[in-house]
Order: sequence, then C-alpha cells, then structure tokens
Amino acid sequence: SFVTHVASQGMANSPLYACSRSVKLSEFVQHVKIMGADSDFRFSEEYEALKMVGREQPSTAADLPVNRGKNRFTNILPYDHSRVKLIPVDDEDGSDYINANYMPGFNSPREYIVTQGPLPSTRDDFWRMVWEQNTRSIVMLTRCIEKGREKCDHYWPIDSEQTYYGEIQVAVLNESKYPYWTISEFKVTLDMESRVVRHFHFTAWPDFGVPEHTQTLIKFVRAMRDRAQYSPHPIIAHCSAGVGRSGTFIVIDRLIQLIKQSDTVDIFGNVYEMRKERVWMVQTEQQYICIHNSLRTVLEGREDDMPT
Ligand SMILES: CNC(=O)[C@H](Cc1ccc(NS(=O)(=O)O)cc1)NC(=O)[C@H](Cc1ccc(O)cc1)NC(=O)OC(C)(C)C
Repeated sequence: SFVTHVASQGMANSPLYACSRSVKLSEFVQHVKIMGADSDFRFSEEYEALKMVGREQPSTAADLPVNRGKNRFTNILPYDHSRVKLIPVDDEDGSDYINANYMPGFNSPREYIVTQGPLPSTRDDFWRMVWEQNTRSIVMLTRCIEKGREKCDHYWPIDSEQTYYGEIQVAVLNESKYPYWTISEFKVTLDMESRVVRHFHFTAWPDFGVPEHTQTLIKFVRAMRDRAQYSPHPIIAHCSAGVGRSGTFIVIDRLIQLIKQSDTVDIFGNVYEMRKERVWMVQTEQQYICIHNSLRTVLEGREDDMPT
C-alpha cells in the first residue's frame, strides 16, 4: 500500500513527507480503501499528524482586551500573519480587527476569507469586511440556530426591507430555496455605490459532523463555483467557528478544480497549507474522511446517485 511503500522507502521521516502525501488519481479509490481499513487506522494516523501544524504562530491582536469580545469562541483566534484587517476607524483601538483569515485556493493565494459566524456585536464589522474586500460571494455553512443554540447571527435582512449595518445598506433582491441550500442575491450599498453579493447558504451540515450524503455537498460546491466562477475578489466562507465545515468545504472546492488539471492529489498537503493560515481547518477526523469520500464519489462518477 501507499503507507507501506512510504515506510519501506524510509520516507516517513522526510520533511517533504511531513507536509505532502501525493496520490495518483488512478490509485485514489484504492488508497481510500487502504486508509479506511482497520477502523480508519491510517486516516486517524494521517489526521493526527496535522494536529500541531501552525499552532506556534501568534494571535496577539485577537487577544487584546479590546478585541476579546469580538471572538465567538475563546479557542478559535485568527493568526496575526494571515488575519484580515479592516480599515481602521479614526483612532478607535481595535477597529481594524475581525476574526477572519485569508485562505489560499486553487486559483489564488487569497481566494477565500474564512471567518466565524458573525455575532450581533460584529455583524457591522462583517459587512465592512464584505465591502472593503469587494467580496461578491458569501458561503454560509451553518444554520443560525442549531439544537437550540445560536451558531451565527442572522446578519442579513429578514425580509425585503432595506437594512442598515453601520453605514452599509443591505436589501434582499431575490431568494431561491432548494432542499439543502438557499441561494440569495443581496444589493449592498455604501454612499452612492451599489453591488450585488450572492449568498450561498447550505443548511444540512450538522456541527462537528458531515452531510448525510457526499453527493449533496458536491452539488452545493458546484452550485457555488458555477456562479462564482473565478472572481479576483475573495469568497467569504463561514460556519459558526469558521474552521470545521468551512475548511472541509474549501478543500473540496479546491480538489474539484485541481483534478481537471492534475493526475495527482494531496489532501494532507491541502489541509496542512490551510492550517498554517487558520487554526483547526477541517476540525474532525470524520470531516477529513468526508473530503476523501467526496473526491472518491466524483472520481467514480457517482455524483448523481442520490437526490440533492
Ligand atoms: C469543540 N468545540 C470547540 O472547540 C468550540 C469552538 C468550535 C469549533 C468548531 C466548530 N465547528 S464549525 O467550525 O464547523 O462551526 C464550532 C465551535 N469551542 C468552545 O466551545 C469553547 C470551549 C472550548 C472547547 C474546546 C477547546 O479545545 C477549548 C475551548 N467555548 C467557548 O468559547 O465558550 C464561549 C462561547 C462561552 C466563549
């Protein structure tokens, strides 16, 4: 197997092996079977090797007293080096801070911005970030309330009434509901300039878990990518903490584009690279396995086997 080969070649301790593990697409289905054998033993081993990646990096801005209340969770703080900075407001301390990091994608080094689900107290900052970063697509991977707990503020208008978030006005232009997601278009206005921002809201992804069918997630990724195409402006992706579901979604989006141009894939290396930018990207082993199963579904041509 791949793992046996690595061990036999003494590669397991090489620095390169520590951050990349390429697999030929022609061997990927067999690779997934080997990784899943013995109760996912090799998946567990590989996912464990990611545990400390990036963790030595500082998050000093997030820890400033003025910013602490802007973090939804105490243990999900953005690294300083990759954090998104808002245009400061006058001399207001902490006014450049938002819990968000730039994330590399298939097309560019800052293709995405990954952020937490806005809090009531940070929803205006969220819209400032949308405007300042010229974002035209927002991907939301959580419901606002899950199992009775608030996971994300309802940061957009409840109805078609135009609503102010700070100085930014948002109005819902249209909304298309599907079984597992909703796609809306918002008109976002500041001063005399208006833009259309698409909102892709996936509503069937349990926190810390995975969607019931990989096909559903793959179709959602394609629905987003078909509309977003390649935009020079960052796609904002968020869930509740902005690490587990957001990380899983981004890896699948990257892989679906990669396999059109490459005959090898390195999922470990993708997650490794993303964890250097934000903590816990792909937060559970099941999500790591879901990425593999999603790519396997695509490679085996089984995307249409289940209803969306
Ligand atoms: C396992 N749960 C967590 O780590 C969540 C943060 C989190 C991460 C990922 C996700 N899933 S998601 O990224 O897909 O939205 C949800 C929530 N953190 C909290 O609940 C932390 C506690 C915690 C848990 C685990 C840990 O190692 C350290 C501290 N609690 C916490 O921040 O409490 C507040 C909200 C009252 C300030």
